[in-house]
Amino acid sequence: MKTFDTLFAELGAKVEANAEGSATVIAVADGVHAAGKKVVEEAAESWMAAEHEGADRTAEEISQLLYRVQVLMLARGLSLDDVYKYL
Ligand SMILES: N=c1c2ncn([C@@H]3O[C@H](COP(=O)(O)OP(=O)(O)OP(=O)(O)O)[C@@H](O)[C@H]3O)c2ncn1[C@@H]1O[C@H](COP(=O)(O)O)[C@@H](O)[C@H]1O
Repeated sequence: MKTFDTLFAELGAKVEANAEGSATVIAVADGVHAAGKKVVEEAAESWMAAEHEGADRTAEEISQLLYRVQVLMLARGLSLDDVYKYL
């Protein structure tokens, strides 16, 4: 099963290699503005799912939110340590 850290390593490697067929490579290339909008969109969907849908749908939306946060980090050039130092 993927974790936040292993997913970030996977996505970072794909971006570094400019991997063909990777949605992440395209999303990162789209830039910070587009990545940020997706974070807000998935955050709202996570909130709505938590209030109005089941636990599994909520977990699925939150997984997409975590993915979009990682895309934003990559688009902004941030590492896990850059973020974790504030936890
Ligand atoms: N976890 C994700 C992930 N979550 C979402 N997405 C992308 O987000 C798209 C859906 O975004 P939308 O905004 O269209 O979603 P939506 O319509 O709001 O969908 P709902 O929220 O309503 O369900 C999907 O088609 C994927 O391209 C993801 N793309 C990739 N990953 C992970 O990243 C890895 C690498 O992916 P690639 O870069 O594509 O190789 C994959 O193996 C996955 O583990």
